[in-house]
Amino acid sequence: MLDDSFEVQVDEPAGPGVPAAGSILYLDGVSVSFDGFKALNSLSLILAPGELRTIVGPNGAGKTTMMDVITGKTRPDEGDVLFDQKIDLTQLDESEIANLGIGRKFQKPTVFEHLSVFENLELALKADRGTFATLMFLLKSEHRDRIDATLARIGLADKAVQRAGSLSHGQKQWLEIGMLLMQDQRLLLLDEPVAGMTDSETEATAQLMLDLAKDGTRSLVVVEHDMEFVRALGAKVTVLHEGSVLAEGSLETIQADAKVVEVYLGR
Ligand SMILES: Nc1ncnc2c1ncn2[C@@H]1O[C@H](COP(=O)(O)OP(=O)(O)OP(=O)(O)O)[C@@H](O)[C@H]1O
Repeated sequence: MLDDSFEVQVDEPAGPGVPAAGSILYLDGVSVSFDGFKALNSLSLILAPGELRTIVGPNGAGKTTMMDVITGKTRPDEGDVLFDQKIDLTQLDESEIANLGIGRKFQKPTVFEHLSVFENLELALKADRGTFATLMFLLKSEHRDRIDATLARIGLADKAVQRAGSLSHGQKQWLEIGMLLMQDQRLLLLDEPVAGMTDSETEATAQLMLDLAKDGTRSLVVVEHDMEFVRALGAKVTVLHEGSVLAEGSLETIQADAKVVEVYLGR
């Protein structure tokens, strides 16, 4: 069954500097070269507000470089990168982009191992504020409620007082996603969230992604190699190859695409 996100209609790129109506993320003609090698080659991609999108592609296709461009880690040589239709991300640095509400999760979990699960989420909530506000921060009941709601959402309600370092790999990944949720991100970029997870953790992560997408308040971009997980998400899939979009559509559509089959079998 296809996800509701398929119903979202967003205009195609209308040309350089003309963002699609209603897009949360708009990439058009984005190129990045490393010593003459084009890691991204005129990449165009549009994401609707509230959309869940899966990105797949063989090693070296440009998935990480695309995330680096969106988060300001890498500057494109050319092309448009717009957030919320009008904010030019190529003019901002990484912290300014993070402050806009664009959160990124790398493949390996990075939680504060010596702190409890609850304290990790508390810290993420504080990190959203200025230094003075952080010093003055008191754990008000509304904050506690938010942390509790996030704990329930990421399936760690019964692990609140447990040291984060003692969690399983999958639970650490969920905690880190919870930390992003504490910061009210509008766009979440997740790099291979189920790598190294057990089958049941992978299934639970798919449910978590679908639950997060259901809100309609944030968009999610999930880079993933695990096709069972991609299938479970039921979202629109973008296939990257040699730095540009090779195909886009439902998993069934792209798996039936001769170009996609050739790229994967030719690896
Ligand atoms: N800093 C860099 N300097 C030189 N080449 C780079 C750099 N970063 C990426 N590349 C090259 O750009 C291409 C795209 O890399 P990228 O990491 O974006 O691909 P990917 O799709 O994320 O691959 P994977 O699935 O292996 O993570 C690769 O050929 C890579 O070697």
